[in-house]
Amino acid sequence: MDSKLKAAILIVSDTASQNPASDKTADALTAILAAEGKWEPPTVQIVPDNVFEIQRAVCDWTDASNWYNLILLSGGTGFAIKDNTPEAVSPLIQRHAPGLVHGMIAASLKVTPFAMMSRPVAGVREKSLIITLPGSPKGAMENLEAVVKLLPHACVQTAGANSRALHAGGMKKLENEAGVSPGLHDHHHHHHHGHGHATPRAHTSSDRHQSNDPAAGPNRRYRSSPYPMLSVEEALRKISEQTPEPTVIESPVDTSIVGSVVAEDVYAAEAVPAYRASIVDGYAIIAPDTSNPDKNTKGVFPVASIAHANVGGTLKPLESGTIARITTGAPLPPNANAVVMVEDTELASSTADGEEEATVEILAEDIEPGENVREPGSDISLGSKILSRGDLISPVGGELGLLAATGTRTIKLFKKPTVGVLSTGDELVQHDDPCTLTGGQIRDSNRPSLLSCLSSWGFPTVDLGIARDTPASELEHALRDSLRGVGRASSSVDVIVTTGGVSMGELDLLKPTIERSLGGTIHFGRVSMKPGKPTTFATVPFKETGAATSQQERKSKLIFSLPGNPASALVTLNLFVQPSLHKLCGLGESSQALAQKPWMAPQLGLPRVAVVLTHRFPLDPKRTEYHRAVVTASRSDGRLYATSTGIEGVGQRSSRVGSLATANALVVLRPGRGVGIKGEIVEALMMGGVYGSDTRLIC
Ligand SMILES: Nc1nc2c(c(=O)[nH]1)N[C@H]1C(S)=C(S)[C@@H](COP(=O)(O)OP(=O)(O)OC[C@H]3O[C@@H](n4cnc5c(N)ncnc54)[C@H](O)[C@@H]3O)O[C@H]1N2
Ligand code: MOO
Ligand SMILES: [Mg+2]
Repeated sequence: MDSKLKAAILIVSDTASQNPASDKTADALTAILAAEGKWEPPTVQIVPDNVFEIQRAVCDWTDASNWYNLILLSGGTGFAIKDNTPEAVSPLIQRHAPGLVHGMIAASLKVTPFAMMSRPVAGVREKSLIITLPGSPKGAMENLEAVVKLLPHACVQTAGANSRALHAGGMKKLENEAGVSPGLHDHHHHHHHGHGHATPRAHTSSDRHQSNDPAAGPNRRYRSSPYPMLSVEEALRKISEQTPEPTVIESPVDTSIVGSVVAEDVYAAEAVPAYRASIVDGYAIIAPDTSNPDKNTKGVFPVASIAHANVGGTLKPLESGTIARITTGAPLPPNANAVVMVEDTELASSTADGEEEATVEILAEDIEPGENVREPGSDISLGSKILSRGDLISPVGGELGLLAATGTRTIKLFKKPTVGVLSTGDELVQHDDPCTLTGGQIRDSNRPSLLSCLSSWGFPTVDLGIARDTPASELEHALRDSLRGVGRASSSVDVIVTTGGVSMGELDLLKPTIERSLGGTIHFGRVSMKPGKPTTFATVPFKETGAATSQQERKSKLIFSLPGNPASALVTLNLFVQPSLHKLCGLGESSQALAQKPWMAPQLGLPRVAVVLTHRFPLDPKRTEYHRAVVTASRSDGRLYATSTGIEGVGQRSSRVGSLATANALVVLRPGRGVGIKGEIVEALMMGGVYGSDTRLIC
């Protein structure tokens, strides 16, 4: 071996991740490797007992171009609930190395029976050998010492060296060094084949995952879905429970904040108007007090000054018996207390040059003090509450107007979640690829339609492209990269929406990938609805890189894995993803003011309305159907009418994305009630604005 081998050590410990100085194991393991003289000084990293973070570190060290020959993990291999290192590492291992595991346990057992309380795993991922060790320095050292002599050889083989050459040369030496009997090695082709019963179950009871093991053949896969069938309401409840609380950000006040929800009450930093302003174009006057017996304002007055809306500097005070010409919005000169509209005046005389007004006659006799004057702060008083937590900055412009008028430069808002959209499937072709489709190829219609729908709701989106089903690791890498904002993801996403691969086929890999490779939790994998039965919702633990490692800083990211069928994907995006995004962007945080006006409090998800069916709607007998329809408001009776986008033949088939073209509503048809008959009133969920009876969109 000319050059030295590269090793990395991952310390898995909540304590050490808070206080790196408390870790003694990394130094102990480094010393053992150093004594061998075959290793470069190892790279050391510390992570908490968190499946996703363990997996991220291991994948960084195995999958990148800068990979390590050996990855040692220490900690999290015991029986405590938080010990999940084997669970994190096992799914990443492509070829297991039970011999190393046996060797380590056997060696430790000579020292203590507690060796039985360790659950080590070892094996190969890509070109790296991964071994988990106990967390205590003593236990970790014992285990590593038991196998350390073998590791250079094992790593060289793992990295792809010609094994025969190695066996011929260095093997004897290694065996002697390791104290292993050469005889053992001679028998290494003598496999123990196990019992070989092909059980119909895909899983043993010790398997904590619900999903199929992708490594199990078709004969070992589930023949009926292991996921309980949830009602739509139960599914929505789980989504709401798992959706994290919204995050607060501070943002500059500009048009980009439209569609955001206010996170903190906003108070006016400036009064509007800031000065006494005229409401009309006319003449500022000194109107007599109403108690004054001679309060007639009629008469001819000299025009002493001119006040325009944009004048700077100080205005000359108005002297008694004079008036000042003034424009709408302009500040009144001091002493003036009312404005007469120009329409209520007449020119009495001009200046000598004939260019200007010299005197003006006021025709109105009853102008009162304060008339046509906006007092300072009378529109918005200084320090008054202009927006409340929970208010939506609407595209109508009122809220942005208040902020702008008061010179509010930044505002605390709830961050809008960024949504990544990933299509999955070997059959998919980019929609605008000029190629001619061959075999089972289809155009990827889900990505453009989902991205457009999400953008129309005002959420930032990231196009994550297409992940192939084969090799299976492509999906895993695509999801991992998307969560971290690297590779195909231009920025990190809060929510991932995938389509395809969630049903019962052998290439339906979403569920196993989320559970087994990302350490995620699937909260549901089937919903009693049509379309959208295999809709899957999961969370994966995640910590932003660079953030402190306390538990509170760790957030879940959400994965909605929607069915591949295009109509199913769009319907479930509307039904399940939208309410979660609404909660994430703060729409659930309705202000106290709104709570007192429940009709104004924003509801999460699609608005619900009652509609009259214009014809017979066929019904699925078992699952609630979300029938795509056009809802129109009648001018004559004020009611909403629903017409299907297609009831004949395949009209509502899940593969028919056209069932959503022109649709603005999902008519909810609950099972067990027979067909929907003409004239019946049912519930509909509005996806878009209602059409007027003259087919113009009216809201
Ligand atoms: N044995 C069973 N088979 C199926 C069941 C079941 O319960 N048992 N459920 C059916 C239902 S319901 C649906 S919905 C689909 C869901 O399928 P998957 O989510 O697994 O999706 P795929 O198998 O990948 O694809 C299904 C279909 O959709 C097309 N597709 C996929 N992605 C796209 C895309 N981006 N753009 C356009 N079309 C796409 C794909 O080519 C397939 O035709 O499973 C049923 N099977
Ligand atoms: O439930 Mo699937 O979405 O009908 O075709
Ligand atoms: Mg499928």
